[in-house]
Amino acid sequence: MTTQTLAAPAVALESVTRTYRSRAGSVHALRGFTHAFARGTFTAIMGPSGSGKSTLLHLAAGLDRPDHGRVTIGGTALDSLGETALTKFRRTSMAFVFQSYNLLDALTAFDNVALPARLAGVHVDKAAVTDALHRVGLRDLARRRPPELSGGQQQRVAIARALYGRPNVVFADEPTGALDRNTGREVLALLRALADDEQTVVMVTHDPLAASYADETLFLADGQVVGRLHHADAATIAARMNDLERP
Ligand SMILES: Nc1ncnc2c1ncn2[C@@H]1O[C@H](COP(=O)(O)OP(=O)(O)OP(=O)(O)O)[C@@H](O)[C@H]1O
Repeated sequence: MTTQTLAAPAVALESVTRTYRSRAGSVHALRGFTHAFARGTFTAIMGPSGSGKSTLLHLAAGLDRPDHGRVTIGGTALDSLGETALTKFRRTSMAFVFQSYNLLDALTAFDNVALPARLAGVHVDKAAVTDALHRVGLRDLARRRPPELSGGQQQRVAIARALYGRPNVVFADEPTGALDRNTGREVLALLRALADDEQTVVMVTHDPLAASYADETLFLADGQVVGRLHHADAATIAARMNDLERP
C-alpha cells in the first residue's frame, strides 16, 4: 500500500497545461485542465480526435509531465517525485488497462498479475492472485501467456492485476476498442465493479456505450473541459458527442 491521505481525491489535476513544440509549431494539447477524480468513482473522458484525451491520461498517470500545473495521486504530488521514485509509485498506486504495453508476453497470466508486487519487492499472495484471475473468469487460463490469449482475455488479465494490487487508480485507454460487443460489455462491467468496490477508474473512450458505465463523462475539446454528464445513457452521450464533432 502507498501512503495516502484518505480524504484526498484519488487523482487531482490543477490547472494542467501541456504544449507540444516542434519545428512545425506549437500544439496546445491541454489548456489549464482542472478536475478532481473522487475515490470510488468511474469517469469517462470523451472528445473529438486531437482534443487531448491521451495527453490527459498520460499526465494523470505520470507517464508525461505537465508544463504547468500539478497532478496529485492520493495526495502525493507527482512533481515531488524523481523518475525512480515515480516509477515505484506508479507500480503500487496505479494499474493500466491499455490496448497495448501493459502485459509482458514472456510471463504467464498469473505472473503478469503478480508482477507489480514482485517488482515492488512485496510478498506475493498466490491464493489472492488466483482469486483475482477467478473473478475475471480466467482461473483456468492462469498458465497461458498473453500471445495465447484473446484481446478480451488480455484486458481481463490487466483488470485482475488491478483487483489483486488494489491500486488507488485504474487508467483505461479504449479498453473495448478491439473487442466484440459482448466481450466489451464484460470488461466494462468489471471496470464498473472495481469502482463499486472503492477503486477509482479513469477511462478514455470514443464509445458512448462504454461511457454509459461511468458515473460521470467529461467532454474535452481543444484541451479543455467543455461539458459533463452524470449517469447518462449511451444515446444521451452520443448526442453530446455529435454536437461536439459538428463543424
Ligand atoms: N508527441 C506529440 N508531439 C506533437 N503533438 C502531439 C504529440 N502528441 C499529441 N500531439 C497533439 O496534441 C493534440 C492532442 O493529442 P491527444 O493524443 O491527446 O488527443 P486525443 O484526444 O487522445 O486524440 P485521439 O482521439 O485521436 O487519440 C493533438 O493535436 C495531437 O496532434
